[in-house]
Amino acid sequence: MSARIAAVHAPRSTRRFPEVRLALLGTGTVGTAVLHRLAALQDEGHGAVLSLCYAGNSRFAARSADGLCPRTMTGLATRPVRGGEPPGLARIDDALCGQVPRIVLDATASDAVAAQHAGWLSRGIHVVTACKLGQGTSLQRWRAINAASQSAGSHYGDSATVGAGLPLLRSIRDLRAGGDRIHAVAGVLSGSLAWLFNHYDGKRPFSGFVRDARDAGYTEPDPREDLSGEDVRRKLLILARAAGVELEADAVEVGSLVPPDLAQVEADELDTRLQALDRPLRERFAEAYRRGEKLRFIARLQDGRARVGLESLADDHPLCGGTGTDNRLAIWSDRYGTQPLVIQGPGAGAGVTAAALLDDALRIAAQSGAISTR
Ligand SMILES: NC(=O)C1=CN([C@@H]2O[C@H](COP(=O)(O)OP(=O)(O)OC[C@H]3O[C@@H](n4cnc5c(N)ncnc54)[C@H](OP(=O)(O)O)[C@@H]3O)[C@@H](O)[C@H]2O)C=CC1
Ligand SMILES: N[C@@H](CC=O)C(=O)O
Repeated sequence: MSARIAAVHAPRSTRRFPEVRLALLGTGTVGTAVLHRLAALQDEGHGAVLSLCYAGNSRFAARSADGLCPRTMTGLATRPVRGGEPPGLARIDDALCGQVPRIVLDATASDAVAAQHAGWLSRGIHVVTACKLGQGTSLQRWRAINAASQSAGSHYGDSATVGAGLPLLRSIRDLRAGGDRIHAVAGVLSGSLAWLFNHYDGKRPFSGFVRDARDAGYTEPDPREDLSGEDVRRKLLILARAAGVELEADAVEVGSLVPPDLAQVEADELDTRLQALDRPLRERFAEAYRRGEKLRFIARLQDGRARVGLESLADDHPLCGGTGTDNRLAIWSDRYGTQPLVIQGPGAGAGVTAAALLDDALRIAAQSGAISTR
């Protein structure tokens, strides 16, 4: 083995067989946290079965059939690594070769990557994703993912897509598996918007809080995805479809917080134009404050009707609870007909999201028999 290649390899002592081969796409906020957590899991033996065979972003990549060192791969965020190669989605299948369980871990916000999910699944490669563009956009793509997964017997790990790993999708699926119908869901599904409305005091400019939420890693790469309600729309579509309500993407009514002028601005100009948010939000806040109410960005699904938007709720309203980035979802079903099941907890942030992704990967490893569940 050459010294050039050895620099990116995982230490041999951390690798065990049978292995599960991983390809990580995205080395941004979430992807970097995945690499740190994977390294820690490998160190403590718990994740030793997970062998990182490909890591890449839109500029740089590296691969090794023997396993890459996750800590070294964090360097890809800023530069190529020794022994690296140009990125390429077409290379993923090659990088994951072999008769072992194979997983693509999508930590991008890329539509081009999401468009590959069904193809990987159909070729027997499991997909674990934080990106909502697979299941949360067109119904056709959602159906293709489900069909591919069923026909090839491959798994689609989506815990990170809604609630950043909170057991929201899992609870809905478990209720349905137990014979319940889902009657309605309502709640806060955006960690960044939860954080913003938990901190905004109507005095300091709203735009300053948006910068803070972005810098803390809670927003989408472009915070307008959150502020426009698009991110929440995708999450509600994913939940609704899991609940058996197969909505088309345009069936969700969306109340955007982004003024039309700000929606048109190029991404590199956004920061200097964010103050366009300040006056409208100050007015909405003052109106709610006068009534003794709080602003919350709420997603609702009932009787096949779905909507997301800012609501002014009484201080003691059940959906007002929570702090920080907390998501809070109420689920009504046959058994929870009057009092809903309520699930609450942190719904954004690199740490919880990376943990959710690797939990899904380890679950797939266990289902594939690569690790013992005892
Ligand atoms: N932040 C959070 O709390 C949560 C985020 N998520 C989701 O996680 C995903 C990632 O978010 P975040 O880490 O904040 O985003 P970042 O913008 O920080 O990182 C995105 C990464 O994706 C890479 N990328 C883009 N296109 C491609 C491509 N075609 N092939 C390979 N890599 C590509 C980027 O490459 P480059 O560096 O070259 O630009 C970058 O490394 C998003 O889908 C988001 O919705 C989900 C739950 C919570
Ligand atoms: N931008 C998202 C991150 C998690 O999905 C949010 O704010 O909830």
